[in-house]
Amino acid sequence: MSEMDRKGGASSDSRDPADEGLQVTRPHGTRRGMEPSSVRRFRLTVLEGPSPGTVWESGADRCSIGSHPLNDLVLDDETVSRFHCEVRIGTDGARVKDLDSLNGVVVDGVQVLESFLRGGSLLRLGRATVRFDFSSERNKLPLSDTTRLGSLVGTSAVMRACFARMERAAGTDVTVLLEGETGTGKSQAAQAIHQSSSRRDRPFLIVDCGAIPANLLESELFGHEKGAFTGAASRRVGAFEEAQGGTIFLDEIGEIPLELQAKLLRVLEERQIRRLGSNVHVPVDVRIIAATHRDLRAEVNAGRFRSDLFFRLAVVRISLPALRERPEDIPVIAEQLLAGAGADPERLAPLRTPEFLSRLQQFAWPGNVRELRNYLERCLVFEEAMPLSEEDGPAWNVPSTLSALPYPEARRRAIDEFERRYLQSLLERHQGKVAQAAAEAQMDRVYFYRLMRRHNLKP
Ligand SMILES: Nc1ncnc2c1ncn2[C@@H]1O[C@H](COP(=O)(O)OP(=O)(O)OP(=O)(O)O)[C@@H](O)[C@H]1O
Repeated sequence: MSEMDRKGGASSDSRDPADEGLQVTRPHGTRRGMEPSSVRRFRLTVLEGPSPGTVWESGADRCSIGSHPLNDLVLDDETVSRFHCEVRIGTDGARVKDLDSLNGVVVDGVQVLESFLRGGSLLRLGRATVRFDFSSERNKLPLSDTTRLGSLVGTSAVMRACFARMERAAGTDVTVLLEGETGTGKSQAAQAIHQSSSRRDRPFLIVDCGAIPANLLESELFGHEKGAFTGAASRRVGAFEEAQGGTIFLDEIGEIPLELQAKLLRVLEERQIRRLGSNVHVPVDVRIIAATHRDLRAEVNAGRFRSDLFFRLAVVRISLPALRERPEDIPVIAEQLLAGAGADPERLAPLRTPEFLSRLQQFAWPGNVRELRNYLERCLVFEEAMPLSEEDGPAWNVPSTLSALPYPEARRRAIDEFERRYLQSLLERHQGKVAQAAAEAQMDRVYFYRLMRRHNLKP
């Protein structure tokens, strides 16, 4: 099993990265009890390739490397992708992640998608070689004092670091890019930022760019005049105008077609929109928050996302961590979900025992907090703690067919399986009534249909 197959934080695996020569910092209260609000500094030295001898010292917890000038460490070489990889240091050690680069990332002679790094590790990126070293100093990571922001709760250092960034973003009008796997709380984070901002009494408009057909998205965002296209029977104000003075939340921004990306970029630059079929520019005063479950830098490498739009959106980037990276948050999140379920205390009691909570912490939750919520709701319906492993079998216990695959492929398959089962059980519960099933899932109906098509499910 590679290092990356393991869950972060309170993994049940008893192996200790530090015992294997990895230099790590742990969250407060864990075995080695170090300060959670700081991470070790690290240094990258270019040994071969463009500008050999260049030394880059970390000022925070991550460094992006690539040939695009807006990377932290720029390697201007044709064999290096625009956003080649990212080095990140956390409470469980330092790791490098390939951002779908063309020539891949080779660490100490082994090609990797994601891998922990040791002091002295050599990274080969195309023709370039970079050495990774730990420094003796530490970088402080700003952590919020709060363990709750809007409807999000969390006591882990990673979550409190997110809260700190969200609080800072809320105090300004900057554009924010929220990243994270499905169900990690991106939509709730967007709402929390809006609610904590001076725009809280103005509209908060959500546009799910992944659920709206490409040909309708432009009109959804910018509006249209009567007769602008076949079917435009009357004038329509778009989301940007409707959100005037408030916030627009562009969910699944990675799904918007390239042609519309150019138009959105112009809106971000000029702060004015033009309805389809109109020549008039309307100024808009709107704060933009975007979210994606993709790594947009990999999308840029693949030519599917404009790099200039990425940089306009990512003025502040906030990555919501997967639930498996912060198992210490599970008891507080579960408590909040259970408290909101409105059930009798006797029915809740078995779901509040330390044994039950500890079992929840052992699972990987590929669907993250949304999946945890659904599981707890199922337990409440059946009035007992449902067996996690028997109920959910292969998706939970990572069968050897999955663990033998590279991580991205294994994750994609696990999520596919989760999505299929999730939709199936909802459809069964609602006797195939899609509108009802989508409403319970708090999912847009169009998106629900799209997922059904993807998984070949019939109502
Ligand atoms: N830290 C948290 N504390 C409490 N509840 C949470 C937390 N994170 C997520 N949730 C809950 O989990 C569910 C999913 O959250 P949300 O819809 O914001 O995720 P998302 O990342 O936007 O998902 P997707 O990418 O699929 O749209 C919601 O019910 C939300 O309230």
